[in-house]
Amino acid sequence: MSVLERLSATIEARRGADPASSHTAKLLAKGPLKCAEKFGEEAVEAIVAAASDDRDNLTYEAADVLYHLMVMLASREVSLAAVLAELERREGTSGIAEKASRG
Ligand SMILES: N=c1c2ncn([C@@H]3O[C@H](COP(=O)(O)OP(=O)(O)OP(=O)(O)O)[C@@H](O)[C@H]3O)c2ncn1[C@@H]1O[C@H](COP(=O)(O)O)[C@@H](O)[C@H]1O
Repeated sequence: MSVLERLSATIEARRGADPASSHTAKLLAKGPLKCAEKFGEEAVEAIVAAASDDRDNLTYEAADVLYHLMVMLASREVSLAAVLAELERREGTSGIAEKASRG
């Protein structure tokens, strides 16, 4: 099992847990809009790290982005498996070709 799959299982297990002892439970209890807002904040921090060419900070912020993406997905009951299946479906299709097919 990959670290993302373990994290996904941990996030699911935190659903309904005590918000005082779990950051995930606290976010999920606040609802999908708060989860989306936190994801946006973390994404902006990763953008700043990338723009300033700070690779260590970008690595750290990217981990925050992945965690908060997973919490946002959980808040809307979208599984990691569904996202991975969509990526698998795209495997082998060039982004250039895909864009051209949309006209
Ligand atoms: N990967 C993470 C992870 N990355 C970042 N964070 C937390 O995300 C928070 C982001 O900090 P912020 O100050 O932006 O957020 P905040 O404290 O809610 O501040 P406000 O927005 O409310 O002002 C910090 O508390 C980080 O510790 C994470 N919290 C949990 N995980 C994973 O989730 C698992 C379960 O965690 P809990 O749900 O807390 O048990 C952990 O074992 C980890 O594997």
